[in-house]
Amino acid sequence: MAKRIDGKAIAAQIKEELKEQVQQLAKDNITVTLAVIQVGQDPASCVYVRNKQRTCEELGIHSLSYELEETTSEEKLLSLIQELNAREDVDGILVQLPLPGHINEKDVLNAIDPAKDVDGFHPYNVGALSCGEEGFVPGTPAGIIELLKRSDIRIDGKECVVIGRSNIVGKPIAQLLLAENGTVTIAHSHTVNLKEVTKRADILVVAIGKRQMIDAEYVKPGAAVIDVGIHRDEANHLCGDVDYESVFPVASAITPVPGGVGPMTIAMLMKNCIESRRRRL
Ligand SMILES: Nc1nc(=O)c2c([nH]1)NC[C@@H]1CN(c3ccc(C(=O)N[C@@H](CCC(=O)O)C(=O)O)cc3)C=[N+]21
Repeated sequence: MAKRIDGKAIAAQIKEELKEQVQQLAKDNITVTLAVIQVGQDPASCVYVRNKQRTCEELGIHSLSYELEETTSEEKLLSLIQELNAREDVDGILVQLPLPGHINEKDVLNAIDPAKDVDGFHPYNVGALSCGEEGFVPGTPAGIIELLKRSDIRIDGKECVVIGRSNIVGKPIAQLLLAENGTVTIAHSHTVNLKEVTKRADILVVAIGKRQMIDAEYVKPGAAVIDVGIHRDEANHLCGDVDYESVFPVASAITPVPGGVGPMTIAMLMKNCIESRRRRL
């Protein structure tokens, strides 16, 4: 039987720690500010953005919210980013993804000052991660490492298999596991005999974007399984890329959806905002 990794509780603990840090900075009249830009009204994005703003409030981080119309030009968005780059009081700039089709995502992410790129999506920060330089690590992969550490799951020397190769999760989590001395394999949609590969894993990170695809047949008994997916099932309930009921009896530890990786993503984003302020003091 697996241990259920309570991401919500671990995130709450981290947020308590961060709240204290914000209060400590406030004693020296130092404030932390996150600017969140949303283009359009994608319902999922609205939920996430509200969640981020609520967490900022909880921790005493100032949040600036820019809700731009769906039809906003790329030029307009870029000029807002330039303005926020130049503002001394802004520590973090987050452009909620996905962006509408007429806007080039890459150009937008490249325009954010890497020192304020608390999402860690700018090529500078991507490079910094791969060569161990100081930068910003994206919230989801950073949150996964924190979950493993705080659950006493050792990474050093372990067989780690990541399913998914996105810039946001798959590639950066592979880098982080490698930095922790894991033996890392990245599997993806072209992988032949996926089950054979995933069955090797002591730590299996699932970020494929397919609802409940990974069942017990993909999992070695005793593995730790981290589910990064977020979907809705037939009953409109949130669920992940992992079939939780099927995997729970064979794994040694497993993250639920909701209440697993998701809350950690936001906690680590907040951590990056505070870190940004500190570095720029
Ligand atoms: N620039 C940018 N940065 C992001 O970090 C970013 C983004 N764009 N676009 C969308 C994805 C998705 N994402 C999530 C954050 C929190 C939860 C989360 O808190 N999930 C809760 C449930 C929330 C709910 O009720 O829907 C949970 O799993 O327990 C999920 C997903 C951040 N993203």
